Amino acid sequence: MTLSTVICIGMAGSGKTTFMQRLNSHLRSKEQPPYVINLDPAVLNVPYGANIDIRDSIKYKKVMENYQLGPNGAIVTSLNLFSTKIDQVIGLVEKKQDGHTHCIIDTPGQIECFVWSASGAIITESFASTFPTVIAYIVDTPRNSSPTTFMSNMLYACSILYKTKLPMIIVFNKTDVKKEDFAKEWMTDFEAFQSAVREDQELNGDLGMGSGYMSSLINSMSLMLEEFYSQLDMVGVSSYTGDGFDQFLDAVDDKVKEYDEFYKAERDRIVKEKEEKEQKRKEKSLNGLMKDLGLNEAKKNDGHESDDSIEVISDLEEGENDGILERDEDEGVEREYTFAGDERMTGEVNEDKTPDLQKRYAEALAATAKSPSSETAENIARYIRE
Ligand SMILES: Nc1nc2c(ncn2[C@@H]2O[C@H](COP(=O)(O)OP(=O)(O)OP(=O)(O)O)[C@@H](O)[C@H]2O)c(=O)[nH]1
Repeated sequence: MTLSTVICIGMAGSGKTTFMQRLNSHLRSKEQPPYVINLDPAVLNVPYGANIDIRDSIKYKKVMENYQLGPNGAIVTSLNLFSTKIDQVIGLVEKKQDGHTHCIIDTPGQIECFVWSASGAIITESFASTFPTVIAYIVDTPRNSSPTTFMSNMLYACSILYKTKLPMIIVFNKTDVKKEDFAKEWMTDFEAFQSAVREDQELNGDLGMGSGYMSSLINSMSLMLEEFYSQLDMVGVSSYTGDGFDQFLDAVDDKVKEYDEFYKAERDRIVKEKEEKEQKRKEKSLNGLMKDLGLNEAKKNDGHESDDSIEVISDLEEGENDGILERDEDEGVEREYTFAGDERMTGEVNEDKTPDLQKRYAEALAATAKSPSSETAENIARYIRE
């Protein structure tokens, strides 16, 4: 049986840790002990036995002191440090996968530190490309009984779905305090949600919510959310009493099937598309540089084939749209790939090709001596000489 990964994400205080604890004991009672990972560096006590705990390798307080950071910055930095070791973590889980059906992962309460950081994306991507992976989005049910709070929370969940592109289960926690029926109704019946919004406005006074702008915003957002809800599974659980955990595991099984049928193919397609785009981008920036320097002409004249080491220079001198920073933010997972072949990173200089490259630049320089781009060309030539 293949191991599937469940990543627990949710607002601070929604009950992720308590949910993890209950899920762990529930699976153990079924003799399916999960592989447990804690990714919250700031948590004081982990009430379940974690197989891998970020706190063992990264001391959150030390990160704060050493890097002079505030609490959230330290969480992000701790995750960054941890993500550099993600290959080893995945290797460990892979080794243990025969003895476990589920790998469950707890994330920091500061949801944005995980979801919107490059390291969070690297960690999620690494698991998702190795195992079928499902997001469990934990919702504090009693705190979401107001329709506007509920909608804000669902919009957040929606943004996570579109960011991670992974199957998601909305877990309404704390159902021992408030049943999740109202939320299920709002998610399936647009009219019911509309009337809840109206009632809420009447009850809490206008406060600007009833203004034309706000009502039309809420209306259009809830229509948009209908599409989002159709892609989700939802379950109500109580991490205190253990209610609903069998249904949750059924939902995980369904989502794993969905992952295999749909998400996996979609992910593979996206990865392929990114690689093709990256290749095209490199070609384009290389061509741009060659054109700048008149290298196309020079190349035609001496009849040489393209030279790989030019890419080193193109990485250095590219335009804003191709900057390293942008790739780091958006496609952090591909950083290794981006730098592959960069001799400044690998230290492997291709001796055979360098003189040829210098010759071509020298020719190009001569050809463009009086052109406006000659200054750039000189700078590049100086770089090569150095
Ligand atoms: N009544 C009730 N309370 C719960 C349930 N699950 C969690 N709680 C309570 O909710 C509070 C927050 O729970 P945690 O598990 O610490 O929540 P968390 O999301 O891990 O918190 P952070 O990691 O700090 O964001 C605690 O006081 C829990 O006792 C539940 O199912 N029912």
